[in-house]
Amino acid sequence: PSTPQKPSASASPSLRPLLPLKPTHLVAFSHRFFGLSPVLVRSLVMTNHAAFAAEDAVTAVAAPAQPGRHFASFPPRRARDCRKASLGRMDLATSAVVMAGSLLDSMKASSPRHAMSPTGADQEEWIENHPSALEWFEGVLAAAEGKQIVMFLDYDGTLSPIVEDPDRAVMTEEMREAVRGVAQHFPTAIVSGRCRDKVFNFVKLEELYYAGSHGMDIKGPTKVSNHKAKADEVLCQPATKFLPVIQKVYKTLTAKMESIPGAMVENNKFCLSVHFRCVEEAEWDALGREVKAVLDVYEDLEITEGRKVLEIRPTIEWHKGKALLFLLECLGFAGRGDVFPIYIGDDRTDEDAFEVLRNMGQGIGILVTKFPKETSASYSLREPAEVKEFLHKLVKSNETKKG
Ligand SMILES: O=P(O)(O)OC[C@H]1O[C@H](O[C@H]2O[C@H](CO)[C@@H](O)[C@H](O)[C@H]2O)[C@H](O)[C@@H](O)[C@@H]1O
Repeated sequence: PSTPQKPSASASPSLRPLLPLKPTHLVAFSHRFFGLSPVLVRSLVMTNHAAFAAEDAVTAVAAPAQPGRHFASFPPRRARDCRKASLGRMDLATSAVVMAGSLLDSMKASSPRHAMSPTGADQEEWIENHPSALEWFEGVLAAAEGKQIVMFLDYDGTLSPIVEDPDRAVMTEEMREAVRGVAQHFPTAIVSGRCRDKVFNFVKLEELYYAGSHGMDIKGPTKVSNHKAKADEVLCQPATKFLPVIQKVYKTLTAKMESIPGAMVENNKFCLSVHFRCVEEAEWDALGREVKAVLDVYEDLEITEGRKVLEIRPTIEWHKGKALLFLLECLGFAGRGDVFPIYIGDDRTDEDAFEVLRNMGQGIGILVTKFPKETSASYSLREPAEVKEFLHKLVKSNETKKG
């Protein structure tokens, strides 16, 4: 499998002395001289996951793809009814689903005011387990060799820095160019908790797939130049029946939050975000209780948490990981061994996608974080600027390969 596996307890200590070597050297050396899979080498030097909480800080393209190179060979299939696949409750990494009675704890755990100051050794161990996708770039490339890369990008905290006002989370022109470039080489999708229209208005690239509302609203590219997808086609909306209730709860929550300074409810169409980034920590408990009290009477809705936000969404078995699988199927890659999905995200909701990739044993998940966090991703990047660099490198290496 191309996704790094957790090493056996006995494997890692014996290989630890090799670590002073640059990871890229070790991977390239083992690949070239011993024919070892780069991912296998990586997995051998890994140790167990470390669990941490992390600080959540606010921070103030190439030639067109050759026809038939990517999309044309794998034309998206017709929109299918994804509702059937979404029956039942959420599964996988939705440990973020808030359990009764522990809402404040969950809010604090996912949104700590201060870093838990991991020791140097903890930090080092975490990085061994989730090395930088930039530093290990050659290893990533080697694992993807001969396979079709499909790129999945989260928006907030991945393509744009985290800011206080969600409406101002704009993306830089340089980042847009990086995403445009990558989309010219590989099928690319934005997977966001935002409503699809809003995230499109931030990204403004018509050639991408967009999965808004945590994957509950998926649409194909609006500009179709190099593949057979029908332009502007909505591909999947598994939660349409919940729209009326979501909109009702939006109104109720908006009214309730007026009494809590700094609180804000964002309407993401098939889900809602209750933001508490600008709320005094002393008020978090009251906010959590209000939200929970409203949600208590709606069996069909549940609360999950993200970065200083409570997400309200339908209790269907659908999330960013399911959206990833759905898009792979649309692109004609379902069940194929020659596809290499790369998913980059920073949030707990992205864990569903990391988990799916880990279970598939194909592709890689990259967590964007400056601090150790519990995650199913196999690699890390520190911030959106590094995401941009990684995208540029991918484009450059593909251009070099094509000559
Ligand atoms: O899946 P994503 O694209 O990462 O969206 C997740 C949530 O992101 C946004 O909230 C986060 O970013 C805001 C702007 O930087 C920040 O103010 C907030 O505290 C973060 O939680 C977005 O506003 C939410 O609707 C998304 O669900």
